[in-house]
Amino acid sequence: MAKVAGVTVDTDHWIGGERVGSAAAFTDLSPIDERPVAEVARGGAAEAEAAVTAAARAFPAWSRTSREERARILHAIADGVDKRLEELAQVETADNGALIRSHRRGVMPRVAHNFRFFADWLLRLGHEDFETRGHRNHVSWDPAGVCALITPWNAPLMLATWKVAPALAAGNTVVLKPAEWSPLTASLLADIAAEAGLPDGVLNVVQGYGEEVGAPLVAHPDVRRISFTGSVPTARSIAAAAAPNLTPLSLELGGKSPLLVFADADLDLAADLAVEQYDNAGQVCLAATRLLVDASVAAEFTERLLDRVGRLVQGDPRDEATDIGPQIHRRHFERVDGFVRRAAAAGARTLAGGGPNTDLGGLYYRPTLFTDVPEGAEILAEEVFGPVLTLQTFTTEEQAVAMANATRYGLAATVATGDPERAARVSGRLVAGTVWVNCFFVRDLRAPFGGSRESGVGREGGDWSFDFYCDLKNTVTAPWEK
Ligand SMILES: NC(=O)c1ccc[n+]([C@@H]2O[C@H](COP(=O)([O-])OP(=O)(O)OC[C@H]3O[C@@H](n4cnc5c(N)ncnc54)[C@H](O)[C@@H]3O)[C@@H](O)[C@H]2O)c1
Ligand SMILES: O=C/C=C/C=C(\O)C(=O)O
Repeated sequence: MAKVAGVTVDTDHWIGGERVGSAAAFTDLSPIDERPVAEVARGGAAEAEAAVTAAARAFPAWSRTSREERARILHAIADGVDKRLEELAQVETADNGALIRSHRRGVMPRVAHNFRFFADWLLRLGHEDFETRGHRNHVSWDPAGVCALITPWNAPLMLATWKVAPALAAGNTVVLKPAEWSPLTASLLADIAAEAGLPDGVLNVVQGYGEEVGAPLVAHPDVRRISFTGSVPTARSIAAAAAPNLTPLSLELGGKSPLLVFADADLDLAADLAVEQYDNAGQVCLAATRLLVDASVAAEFTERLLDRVGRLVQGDPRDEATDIGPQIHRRHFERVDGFVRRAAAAGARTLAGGGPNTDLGGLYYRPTLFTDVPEGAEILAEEVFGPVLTLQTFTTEEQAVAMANATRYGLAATVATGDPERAARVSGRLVAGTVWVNCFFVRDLRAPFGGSRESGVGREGGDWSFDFYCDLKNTVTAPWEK
């Protein structure tokens, strides 16, 4: 048990409807001041085994529960999230250092929405039957079995429930493994789900390090789906672990997304979109970290962007006025700083930031903007996952598209232009799972979401979530004798 921001959080695993401890523990630190917030159960192979066993046992009954009953329970979970919204917001801010104001007004309402959306989508899920020479084809979405869901720390509960909700709606049982840098709200979710009447063993939460409890979980032969959000190197290990069992995978990975600013764009809007890329202190997979700007408007755009960057308030994420909080962890902070130092050493020119915010101490990193980056520099290719943007210029649309696509990633792209025809032409040629035109991070859960190239495998959202979390079946029935 831990008391975090005044909220009691159980720091054990949640397996088969019971709290289960481990002999070992790990210390969870708050990014706000790097002080311990909780000692958390440190699971391994035994806990992964116990959780998969509990989930496998709960599967037959849950998979046969009616759609209406599953939807009712998911709605009850959403209500529980709403009821505890402020507590969830406070605990998540203490745990991962993201802004309390985002948690209150964006993230936690979205957590509740994840449950409501997939509950309602389940009730509408269907397919028109079709006929083959008088034979009726009927497609059904059968529950697949035990799902292992592995999630990162940058938006812990939002990204966990984006998987948990459709997996449960589909009639599966779940073992959730949250990131070890932000383990707490997943535990609160287990409490909320139990209070909402979710049967024991349908949702299990195991805590611990990825290599210790995550690895045996994804290698388990009784796991029928793995959905992972995180980094590319971890995705490779998970895919390798899944291979012997041929476990179907969904992978939502990193990015190095572009923001293209054309000369015909509203430059104030473009600068607003650019400064948004520092949200969550840059720890956003979708962030458009490569600003690609038409050379003819680059000076004016840069001036407007720097004006906005200069007005960002960096500080304690518990303060409603703060725009940029800390990096998640000392190790991550050092990694971000390493990228910045090497970019400067390679000859990139620093237009803003360029180092830690030493006034605040700890893990606060200044919003950083580089320009004149030498071709081939690491900072143009690798995902930093911090408040670091680069600005490059182009002279033709052709060149802009080529630069945008010159990456191993393909998660998202943002286009700022005043010309609808250009918008259609350019977005058609971009390699990305999501393209935003004159907007950013407008999300509709009906839409497919995921990445191309190294940004991922598969898509989730709406029907695509159910296609992934179900075993689709086609039943062909011959005409009945009259
Ligand atoms: N595309 C998206 O939707 C999306 C969303 C958010 C974050 N991300 C990406 O996530 C990354 C940042 O998150 P992170 O640092 O937590 O990623 P990470 O890959 O280090 O860890 C993610 C999760 O995987 C677990 N894990 C680690 N090794 C494992 C193993 N061998 N087997 C099973 N599980 C293991 C970790 O414990 C954690 O829970 C960035 O690359 C970011 O772009 C992507
Ligand atoms: O940092 C990554 C944010 C990902 C967002 C989603 O997965 C979503 O909006 O569903």
